[in-house]
Amino acid sequence: MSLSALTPSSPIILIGAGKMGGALLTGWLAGGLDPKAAIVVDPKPPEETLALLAAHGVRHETSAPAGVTARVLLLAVKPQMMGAALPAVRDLIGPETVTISIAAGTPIATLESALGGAIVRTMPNTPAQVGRGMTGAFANPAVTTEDRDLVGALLQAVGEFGWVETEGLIDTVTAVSGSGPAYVFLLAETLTAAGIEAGFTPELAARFARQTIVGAGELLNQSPLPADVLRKNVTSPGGTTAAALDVLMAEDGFGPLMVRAVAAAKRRAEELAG
Ligand SMILES: NC(=O)C1=CN([C@@H]2O[C@H](COP(=O)(O)OP(=O)(O)OC[C@H]3O[C@@H](n4cnc5c(N)ncnc54)[C@H](OP(=O)(O)O)[C@@H]3O)[C@@H](O)[C@H]2O)C=CC1
Ligand SMILES: O=C(O)[C@@H]1CCC=N1
Repeated sequence: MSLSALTPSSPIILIGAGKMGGALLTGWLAGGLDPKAAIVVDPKPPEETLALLAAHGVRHETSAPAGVTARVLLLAVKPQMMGAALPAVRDLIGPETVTISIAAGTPIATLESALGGAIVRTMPNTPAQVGRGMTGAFANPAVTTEDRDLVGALLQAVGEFGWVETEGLIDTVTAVSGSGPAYVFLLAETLTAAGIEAGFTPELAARFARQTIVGAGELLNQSPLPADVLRKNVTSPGGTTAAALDVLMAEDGFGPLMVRAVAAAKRRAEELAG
């Protein structure tokens, strides 16, 4: 199954085209989705999304259109907006529709009771915008093998993708890879600030921090070696890296902090479920 299974008469309808909905749509259009096979429903998308829709000629509606049934209905509104959004999209669902939710914390049971049918709960991340996303997904029993293939094709078009065995693991996906890009961007911000503190101009600090993270990420991506070995390869005994890692890997350092951060994100995902 490929994105060509989505056609103007069997479209994907995107509910909410903000940061994440827009990122996914960008990835799908770059991955070959027929722009006429997509409909975007959002009362007031951000400027970037409006520009994307205009550039590709994607149909935009401010509320759910009448007389259309989705092959894929993708819910990309904030979890807090889900209750208001669900009744308005019920008529977009037909016997062939598979609904995908990307909302943090919204349980499948909530979606089942509002919409019924085949439902997949997923958690993507913003690097999907550049085809380098990481998405986890969990399906309810009504999802067919064909639906799974189509959902897989959509999510693989924007990066890597894997099914998880239990719905609870979606909260773990959320805490690790859904929110994870923010942890990496924070690393870029803090390394930049530390570079300024250590004598760089702001421009040089931002450039050296950014390219260090991009380069290290690409090395991690391309190398067969695991992260800890790559780290040790940077670390000369008694050298500069060892001096820095003594600080970062102290008992109350980066490791325990990351464990606490991921646990806090997971707890928040569970709270959002109500
Ligand atoms: N941002 C991220 O990194 C990730 C986000 N997610 C999930 O994606 C979802 C969206 O997040 P994000 O993209 O950041 O949020 P945004 O606020 O950027 O986007 C949501 C969009 O939906 C619009 N909207 C609100 N209500 C409706 C409605 N009833 N029908 C149609 N559109 C509506 C909003 O309009 P308005 O602004 O006017 O309310 C906004 O344009 C969330 O559930 C989040 O948990 C998942 C993975 C990663
Ligand atoms: O912060 C959030 O709630 C969403 C879910 C994962 C990334 N952003």
